[in-house]
Amino acid sequence: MPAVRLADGDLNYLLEGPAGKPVLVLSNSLGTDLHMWDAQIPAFTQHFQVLRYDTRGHGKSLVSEGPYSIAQLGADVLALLDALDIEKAYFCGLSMGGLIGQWLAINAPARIERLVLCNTAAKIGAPEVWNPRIDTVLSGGAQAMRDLRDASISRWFTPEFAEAEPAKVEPIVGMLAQTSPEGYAANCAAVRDADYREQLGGISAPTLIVCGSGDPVTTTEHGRFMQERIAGAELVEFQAAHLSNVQAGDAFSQRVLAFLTA
Ligand SMILES: O=C(O)CCC(=O)CC(=O)O
Repeated sequence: MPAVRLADGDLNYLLEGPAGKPVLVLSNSLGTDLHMWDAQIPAFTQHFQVLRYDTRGHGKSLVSEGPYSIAQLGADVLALLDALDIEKAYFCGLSMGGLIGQWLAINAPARIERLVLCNTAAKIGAPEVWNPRIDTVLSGGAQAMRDLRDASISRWFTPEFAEAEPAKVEPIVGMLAQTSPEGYAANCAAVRDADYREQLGGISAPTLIVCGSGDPVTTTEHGRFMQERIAGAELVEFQAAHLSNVQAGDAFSQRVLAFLTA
């Protein structure tokens, strides 16, 4: 797979779809990798050149020393765009990817054409959630990553979906098991420390907020909080838990495309 060389290692990416189309960047959630978007690629590449990448600490990208910050992960996206000579892109990120999207839209507005913030919030969780998780994976290593499985499934998918669709659920939880404990912990710290509640009003890119009615992590309330502060933002809710792009599948893809191509 191709990679761009950052100052401290390689960032893994995939660029798919017809050259010359506008570029859509896809940014993964915590504990997954660029393949979390597999279901969207056939639809998205009909309209966009899709640039998906493994966030630092995930997949085949570098695992540098943590803790990370969302600003650092946003700077990685800018470095990726610069390396590929992409001036401006559409951006869709889920959860942690949505925090990265908020940072980019606030700090590099000239680079973001339209923004899709999926299953995310201006602030996700509290230190009491993140610090024990960080300690557990750093002390327990790969086994601790495997032990996250059941709790993660219960946040990521509704029970009915997890029961009925193992072929869609297993590849995603497989990504979690493969994630570096150090990378995961470093990214947990980035999510823990991010707080854009006071800065959302600075987002000027047309924005779509995607929520899941069964998302216990980043709720529709969190989505409405963002919608009230981002001028003109649209909001859509799917019957899904945290990973709404996987659970809602084609309905997710079509709604996001309708917004991006409007
Ligand atoms: O999904 C993310 O990017 C962060 C939020 C979270 O807690 C994810 C999870 O349920 O493990």
